[in-house]
Amino acid sequence: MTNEGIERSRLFQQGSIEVICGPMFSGKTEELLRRLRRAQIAKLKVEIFKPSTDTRYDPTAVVSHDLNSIQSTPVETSSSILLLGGHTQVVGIDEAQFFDDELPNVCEALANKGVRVIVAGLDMDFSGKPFGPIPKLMAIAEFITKITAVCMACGAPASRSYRLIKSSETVLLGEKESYEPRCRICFNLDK
Ligand SMILES: Nc1ncnc2c1ncn2[C@@H]1O[C@H](COP(=O)(O)OP(=O)(O)O)[C@@H](O)[C@H]1O
Ligand SMILES: Cc1cn([C@H]2C[C@H](O)[C@@H](COP(=O)(O)O)O2)c(=O)[nH]c1=O
Ligand SMILES: [Zn+2]
Repeated sequence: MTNEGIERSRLFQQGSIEVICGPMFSGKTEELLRRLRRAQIAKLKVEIFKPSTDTRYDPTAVVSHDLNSIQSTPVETSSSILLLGGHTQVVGIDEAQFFDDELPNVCEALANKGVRVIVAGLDMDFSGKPFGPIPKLMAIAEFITKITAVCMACGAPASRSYRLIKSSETVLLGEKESYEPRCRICFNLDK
């Protein structure tokens, strides 16, 4: 086999972790769906997971704000992902910020077994603080895609999710009635 051939076969056997992060409405789910659909077109075995607590659009499907969707398995804990995703080639995880602290270890174990793991989630909560297991996942990922939405106050690229209703709970499911993406300046103005 040529050197290039060896490189290519290593690339396809090797597991990896990809993180897609950013604020609400930045297109994380759309990007996750795009990558997973390409893997399905390539006839790879794909399993998709989301936290069972995220029932916003559908109890089982992963659904984007533009209502594109893909079937998934809702799970309560990250250990179920290791159990159910260990015999597949590609694992997709949406709303990863809601999972427990074991998620980075689960993703690492899957990637070490040769699985391509693609994780999408909020990097920051409504107060601008790192959200759940995402920061640790970003540290161990091979590839990070940090994307922006459009700031609803000024039109600039938005990196943060501004909460429109009064609540100090970290977890509060919602859509446009409860959150809007904002740039750093507009986020800080009304803090
Ligand atoms: N302020 C906004 N900025 C960017 N996209 C927005 C905004 N409001 C609504 N959208 C829509 O949301 C879509 C992204 O949805 P989705 O992939 O579900 O985002 P995320 O998973 O990051 O919340 C965009 O393609 C766009 O049509
Ligand atoms: C900022 C923030 C968000 N949430 C919730 C709101 C939504 O239900 C999801 C994020 O969904 P998206 O696919 O990224 O649009 O998270 C929360 O519970 N706490 C927060 O601080
Ligand atoms: Zn702004």
